[in-house]
Amino acid sequence: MPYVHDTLERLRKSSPAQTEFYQAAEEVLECLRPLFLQSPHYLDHSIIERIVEPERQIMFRVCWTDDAGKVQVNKGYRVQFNSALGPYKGGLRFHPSVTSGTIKFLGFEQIFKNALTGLPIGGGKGGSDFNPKGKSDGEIMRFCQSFMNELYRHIGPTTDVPAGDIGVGAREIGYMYGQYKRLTSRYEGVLTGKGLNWGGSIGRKEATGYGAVYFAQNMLEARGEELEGKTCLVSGAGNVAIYTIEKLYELGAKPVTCSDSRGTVHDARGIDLDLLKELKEVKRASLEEYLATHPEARYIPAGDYPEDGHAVWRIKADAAFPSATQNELTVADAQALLDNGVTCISEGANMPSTADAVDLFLQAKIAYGPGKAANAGGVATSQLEMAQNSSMEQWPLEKVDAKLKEIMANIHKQCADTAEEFGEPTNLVLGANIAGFRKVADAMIDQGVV
Ligand SMILES: NC(=O)C1=CN([C@@H]2O[C@H](COP(=O)(O)OP(=O)(O)OC[C@H]3O[C@@H](n4cnc5c(N)ncnc54)[C@H](OP(=O)(O)O)[C@@H]3O)[C@@H](O)[C@H]2O)C=CC1
Ligand SMILES: O=C(O)CCC(=O)C(=O)O
Repeated sequence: MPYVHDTLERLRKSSPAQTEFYQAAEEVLECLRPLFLQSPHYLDHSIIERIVEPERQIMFRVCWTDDAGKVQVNKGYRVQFNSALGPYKGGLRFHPSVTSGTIKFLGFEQIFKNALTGLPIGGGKGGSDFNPKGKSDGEIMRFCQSFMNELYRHIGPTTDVPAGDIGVGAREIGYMYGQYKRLTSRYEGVLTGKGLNWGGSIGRKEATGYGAVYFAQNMLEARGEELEGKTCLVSGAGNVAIYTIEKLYELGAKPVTCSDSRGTVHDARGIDLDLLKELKEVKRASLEEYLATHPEARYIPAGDYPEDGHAVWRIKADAAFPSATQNELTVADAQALLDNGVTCISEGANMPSTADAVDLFLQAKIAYGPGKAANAGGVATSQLEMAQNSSMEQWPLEKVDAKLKEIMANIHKQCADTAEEFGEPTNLVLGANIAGFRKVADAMIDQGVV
């Protein structure tokens, strides 16, 4: 079928230099080959051509004044990718590496991830090349207010509901929500990840990390194994990594690493979670400070490993939870993980493994949960926040956590059943992409050519 090659060629010509987006698109398109042999009507409806093209892309200038009184300028983005299943839903990323291609790849992944949750949410993503690191609270607030001065006219509780991602947590959501309210005079569920006393859902902060661990548990149980007692590698030291570590401890596993952009901590006795929270959630400090309290732990600065490798993936363990950023796990890292005995990988981050690394995991037939399935607990709980906002309720933790667990188990089942249906029972990448795509494509056909 020439459609994969033709579609990618067209994308490269019409949207140049969006390498991460081509990577995400290629994986999905390759996985759909057996589906199109079984159900060619998707091709007749030109679903491929339509699904790789965002419904709307908004790009805007964000001007703000720094503490020295100088005017700074950043780029702002919102990609409203696909609304076949519901209002656009997906986070905002503030990081200096953000380009339109980054946001497009994240928005594209979000379409299929959101479909897998079984909840009525479409796919979108946004962000800015603004770097929150080293900025004062006042600077962050002024940036967020300026960002919302443009974004507010494009979003709404039934049209597009942004949330957090890298560099956007409760503080930034708070400043953006305040500005939305000031501009519109409306107190409504237009953002998720809000503070618990002003419309947030209990359990949303923890949901992505907890969900990735539940997904690992589901994969292991399907193979007659358990998570308890396993030594685990976690990358990242942000929202997803911290609550992955928390849930691993709760389920009797031992997380021994975490990392940030400057280096990796390896604490063979298990990561000190309270200290990690203090360093990252309160002090916003470098992980290097971990050693001041734990001199027996090892700190490996970033760059102390060869070009094609990352220290965090070179440690002996049973399971791995990539939870930092895209393409943080190379093919050399994948080989090192397999050589070191890792048999379970659950991706908390979006597309953290390079395409070659994914191929290696699939060939090895280990339990490999791709990000669009394994980290869907965050967006699913965001939808639970939307449901609570629209009914003006707040649910207790037990209810949210029970729903999260059930949603993750359902996602795993859909991926595994679909993989089985297409003759590759251990390939959850195939299962996730076909199962997610089918739901969106069927809805698009029902809704006509729009
Ligand atoms: N938050 C959520 O609910 C969800 C997040 N995700 C995905 O999970 C991943 C982590 O997000 P989240 O925890 O929210 O973000 P945070 O900003 O809270 O944390 C990100 C962590 O990753 C590290 N990191 C980021 N970029 C790089 C880089 N280029 N190189 C090395 N380390 C890096 C950061 O280090 P440093 O502090 O030094 O920058 C930090 O420790 C992302 O891929 C995100 O898209 C997926 C689903 C939902
Ligand atoms: O909670 C959300 O709406 C989005 C979370 C997110 O950005 C993601 O799933 O990658």
